[in-house]
Amino acid sequence: MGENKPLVSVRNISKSFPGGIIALDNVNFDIYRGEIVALLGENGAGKSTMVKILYGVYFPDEGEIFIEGRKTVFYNPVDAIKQGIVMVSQIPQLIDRLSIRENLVIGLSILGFGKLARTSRVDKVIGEISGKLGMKIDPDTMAWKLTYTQKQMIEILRAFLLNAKLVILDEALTYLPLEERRRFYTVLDTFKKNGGSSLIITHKITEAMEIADRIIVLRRGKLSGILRREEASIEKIRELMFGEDAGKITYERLASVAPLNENCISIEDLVVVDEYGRRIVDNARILVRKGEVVGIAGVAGSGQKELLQAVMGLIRVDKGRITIIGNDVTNKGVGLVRQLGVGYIPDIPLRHGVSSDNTILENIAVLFQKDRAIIRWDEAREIAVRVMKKYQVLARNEETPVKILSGGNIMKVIVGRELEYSKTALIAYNPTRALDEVTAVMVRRIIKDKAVNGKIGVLLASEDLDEIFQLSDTIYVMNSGKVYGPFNAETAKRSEIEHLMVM
Ligand SMILES: Nc1ncnc2c1ncn2[C@@H]1O[C@H](COP(=O)(O)OP(=O)(O)OP(=O)(O)O)[C@@H](O)[C@H]1O
Repeated sequence: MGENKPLVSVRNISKSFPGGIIALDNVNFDIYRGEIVALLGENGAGKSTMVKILYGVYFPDEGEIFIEGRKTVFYNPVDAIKQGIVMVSQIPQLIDRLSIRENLVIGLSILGFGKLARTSRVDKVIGEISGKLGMKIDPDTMAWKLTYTQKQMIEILRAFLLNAKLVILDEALTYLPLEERRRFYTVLDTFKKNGGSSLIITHKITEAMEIADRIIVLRRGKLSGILRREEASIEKIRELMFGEDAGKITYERLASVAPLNENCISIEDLVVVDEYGRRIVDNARILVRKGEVVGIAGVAGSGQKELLQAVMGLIRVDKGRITIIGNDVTNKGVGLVRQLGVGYIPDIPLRHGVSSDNTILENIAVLFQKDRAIIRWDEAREIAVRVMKKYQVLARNEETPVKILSGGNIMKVIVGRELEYSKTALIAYNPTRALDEVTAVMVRRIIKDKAVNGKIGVLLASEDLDEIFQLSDTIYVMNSGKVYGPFNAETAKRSEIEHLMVM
């Protein structure tokens, strides 16, 4: 921390939204120069609202912000950027048909910071940061060619180009594989050594404890506590986040019953080739029986995302066969798979799983329409109300537009809708990412219950090995497109699975 004077002081900040939602209630904290602070809290605790106030997106109802001791009012993000506060969100803001350099130069110019966007400076910063991250980035590369990780890296570069004193990461690293997240930490660490500060919103307590100097916890809009890293423990943080509900968190294996001897999803010798001619799915053979959860372990980018997309009929299969309850669905498109009663939780669900301008009800109704034409509003409303109750979605009612929900609450709507829809099978990729631990445990229990009592087949890919072990009956591992297994989840050795994931 070094100096005593805070870079940012948040004083008595309160913010309510229409419908009587108190998102923030008299919140106070400081951020010092040269420190990394993590902001934690359950879904809907007020984390995003807090950082949006710091970034001039929302105006507080009450309270004040001080920057280096001076009272400051932000009416928009440009005001915040001028004071050295820059936010990076979960969804990259790049324009696909422009190069990296053009994106940065034009992006900064539009914001009114053209002077900071000289091509030579942009190229220099790209060189420096990509070197630190160990990723080679050519400024002439078109944005559409970049991976999600590379796009997020460009977003962070943008913050440095804007001379940020405080970089806010609003779950910006959530979708990155651990390996790559750690590379970003190195960059933040160097930034910190040079006096820069970071405020990171994350759901992972272990991550907060690994990277942050201090941890701030919000609960139901109030400041619940602030811990220095040395005094923080998982238990203490959970207690501050969830109170008594912390007792519900468990990573014990959920009880199974023997699956039925009936095939639900059968994947035979499946090959998916990417645009460069590489086999991203390489001769996969996987069987999911009714009543069973089959988990695919693997680090991100091992081919599991494409495997699931192929089963859903969302991408082309080059060889092999996929059958769902006896129907050959290979290359027959997503419509047929959906007609068979298959629920789907996609990768980056906030982008691929929901239309944010529409209401909760409309987002549920689209999936339950008959013959893809007639919307059955009464049925959809019933489902929407049930989903909101069961998953404790924080919103006024089912007519609430999805875009004003917190990220975790949007995820609850998607998970709830897809589980309601899953009559024969559920295909899920990281179904609890963006959910707090207590909600994640609840969702895993519901998925398991659907398999055990609803007798559906569940094909689950997750980068979270705890989740794989907690839910699965059978485990496969994917690594560089190849599939290893099956392993019986009860007897499988974690070390063996981990080895196969990274070998
Ligand atoms: N524009 C808005 N209009 C109405 N309510 C809002 C708006 N933005 C946020 N809220 C509500 O304020 C509360 C806090 O939301 P916020 O997004 O700050 O939570 P969060 O801690 O970031 O949660 P998560 O972990 O789920 O992302 C939620 O109940 C949310 O629905």
